[in-house]
Amino acid sequence: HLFLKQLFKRTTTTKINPPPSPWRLPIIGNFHQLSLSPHRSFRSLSLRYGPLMLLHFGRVPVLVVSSAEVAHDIMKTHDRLFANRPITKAVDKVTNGGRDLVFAPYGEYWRNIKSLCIVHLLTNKMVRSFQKGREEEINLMMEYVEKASSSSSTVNLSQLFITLTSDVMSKVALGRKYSSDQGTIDIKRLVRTFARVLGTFPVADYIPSLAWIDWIRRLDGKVEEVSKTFDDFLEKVVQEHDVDAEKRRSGFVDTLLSIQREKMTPFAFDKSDIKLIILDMFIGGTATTSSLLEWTMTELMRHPECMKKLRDDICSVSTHNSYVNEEDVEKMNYLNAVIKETLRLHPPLSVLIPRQVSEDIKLKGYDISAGTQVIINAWAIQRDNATWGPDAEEFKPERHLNSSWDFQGQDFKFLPFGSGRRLCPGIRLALVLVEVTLANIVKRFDWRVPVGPHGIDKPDLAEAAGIEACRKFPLIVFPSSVVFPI
Ligand code: HEM
Repeated sequence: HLFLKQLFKRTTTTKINPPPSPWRLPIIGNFHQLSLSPHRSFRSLSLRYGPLMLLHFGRVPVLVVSSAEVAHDIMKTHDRLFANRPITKAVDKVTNGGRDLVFAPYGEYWRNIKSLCIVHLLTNKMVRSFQKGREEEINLMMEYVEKASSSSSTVNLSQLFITLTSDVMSKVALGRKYSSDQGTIDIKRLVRTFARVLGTFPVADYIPSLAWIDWIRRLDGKVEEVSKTFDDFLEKVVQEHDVDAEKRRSGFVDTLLSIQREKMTPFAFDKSDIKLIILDMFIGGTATTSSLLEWTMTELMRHPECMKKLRDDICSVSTHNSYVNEEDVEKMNYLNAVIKETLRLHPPLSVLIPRQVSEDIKLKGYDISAGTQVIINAWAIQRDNATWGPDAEEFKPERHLNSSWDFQGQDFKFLPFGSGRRLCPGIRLALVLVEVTLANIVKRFDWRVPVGPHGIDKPDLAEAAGIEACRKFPLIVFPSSVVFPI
């Protein structure tokens, strides 16, 4: 009986047809084939092994997807089976076992909080209601740039964009700013530390025999520390808003607290769940949005003809000599094309937040087993010559002017915000800030980079390590005020 069982097992195992894989080493698997820019390594490997390729991170099978067609199969045809995300030990700790939105396992709780966020926090009406907060922060940033312009000094645009996005997000999520100059904890620093600790590769999750590496790096301790600091901070914020009616403002915290107090939802959630939802908004919405701003300005400075066209577009709609408002911005077609082109070439998350297969499944004739992690290489898909043409690597906003390529999850060759059930819910919130910021700073200032040692007067394209491929070096630029009328 045992013999027959073994024989049966062996015959069924041999029938399994896994996707193509590069050769791998014992223990570490394919790690040695990855670089500090994983999206680039994945693309080089996929050129040899195909758009559906199986790697191994230590003991964990990881499917890497590099074409629009396979992305469609995963996020449209079989989206439900790919709607889970892998949860590392650190994420499990920080999110209290997936009680936040980004990592909640696909199911009842996730569905409830996702619709809570979409229906109550991220509607167009709600996004519009924060217009004044955006305007105040953009004006503050422009005052700073104006001063630099009159003293002919440089500004660190990368830094300014991070401050802008995190201050705007503070107002949106927490009802007011929390920064060091407000005499409170500096949320910007906190988010940065948080992202760094969570972005550290957790060796123990993938290669248990090398768990000592995490121990030497004190990873568990750091995760514990940063998670506690954030939790204490959010606890104070929640209490401040919950107890002191005077301080109640219009941020997400207030909305969530009143929904909870008045039991407006058919499901239960408590204050610690509210803290985690707010945490997601910060982590999900700040670095991504500032990276998009930073790369857009980089590409515009590398392409002065596009910068000029953009300013013409802005000035043809906004004919007065003051702040470009959000209604005007909606009419600027070239601005829209510039942002789309930057999202295509520099998606702020070069690979989407990973997914995990929940059941065994056959894909393009290959067998994928339950538990396999899935990485969708948006960066490679969006530079694929087969779908974008021979000039796919070039920055050409014009390609979007007469096309209706959608980047909100309907078109699988253009996926900066993902697609399907797990689509990013913050698209409008991010875009409106990016649009109105760019319209204002491009209209008001001329921008140039200090000339480098080899006479180069264009910003470089070097990317920082990791999947949040922001600029490696900060964007340091000379602004000069434009004299109106131009
Ligand atoms: C340019 C800015 C942004 C980019 C490029 C971006 C990108 C993404 C991507 C690629 C995903 C994964 C989608 C998938 O798995 O299919 C995602 C999910 C998510 N994003 Fe964004 N995002 C941005 C801004 C924001 C903002 C402003 C917020 C907050 C309001 C936000 C909150 C979230 C959340 C909560 C999820 C998880 C959704 C879920 O798992 O159901 N994002 N985002």
